[in-house]
Amino acid sequence: MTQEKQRTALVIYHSNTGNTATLAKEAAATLEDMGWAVNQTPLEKAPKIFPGGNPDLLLMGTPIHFWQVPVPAMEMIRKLPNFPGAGAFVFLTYGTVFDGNAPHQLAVEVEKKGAKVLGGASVLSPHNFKMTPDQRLGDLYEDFGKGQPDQQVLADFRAAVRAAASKVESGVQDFNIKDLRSPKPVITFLDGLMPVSMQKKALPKVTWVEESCKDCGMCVENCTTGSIRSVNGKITTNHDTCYRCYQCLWTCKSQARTVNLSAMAGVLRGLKKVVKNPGTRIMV
Ligand SMILES: Cc1cc2nc3c(=O)[nH]c(=O)nc-3n(C[C@H](O)[C@H](O)[C@H](O)COP(=O)(O)O)c2cc1C
Repeated sequence: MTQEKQRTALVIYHSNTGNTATLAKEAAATLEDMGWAVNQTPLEKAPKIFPGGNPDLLLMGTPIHFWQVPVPAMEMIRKLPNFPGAGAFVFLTYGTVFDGNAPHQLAVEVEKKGAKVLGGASVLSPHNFKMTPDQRLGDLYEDFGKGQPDQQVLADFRAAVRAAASKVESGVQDFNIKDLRSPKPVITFLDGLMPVSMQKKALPKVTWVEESCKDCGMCVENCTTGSIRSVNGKITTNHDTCYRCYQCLWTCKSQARTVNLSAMAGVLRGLKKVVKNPGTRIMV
């Protein structure tokens, strides 16, 4: 009797505050339970070449920032090697505003790499901004964090990963990424109008509050794009290369990194009134 070759999966994820990383772990555990060999890597540490060649299934996860796949994640995905012939599953987490067209946007990027998307999930997740004490960014999201993803959502998510893996095992490729589009056609339309290069320019710039700064270097160390520098105790930010991931806002413990979100707050408040949050969407 010939023994079946062990299937391989690669889980690549981007996560600032842990929600997407939690789902990445769930996905990996689900596949290991199925007897698959699984590798996991944060997107920023993903190698340029994956030893052992293409996985049978690529799982790509990101948060949703301003109803889009975050710009730094998009840029990093574009620098990954291609995955011709691999099956793929996309997963995203978002708070209580809405998920826009991000699942479809991520699926398009993954298919540009030569993988065939077999399903996806857009998972409503706890908001876990760590902004204190005089809330700024987090003020907007006072009703984030309702205990999601709950056990039922996690069970649905695991079932979706299993379904995608079973498709690989049986050679079924019946999924159309159009199913990942926003349930609101107008969102899909508007989304297509703004290229990634313009998205970051539309987002507010981070500023430096000199009198609060302890020059601890955390913002410089944690900047995902190397845009922050400390020169003679003065912190400078290159706004051309800054991707507005706002990671420095969390890592700064002395409130010396701030962002004026008043314009964005208005947009978000308006959006929450007119766009119904679609909740967790799982498509396989
Ligand atoms: C800069 C930024 C923008 C965000 N924009 C949205 C949004 O447009 N819609 C939404 O529902 N949640 C939004 N969120 C909430 C995140 O999508 C949510 O907390 C996500 O689960 C974070 O994933 P992570 O913990 O893996 O980083 C935003 C969060 C941040 C930090």
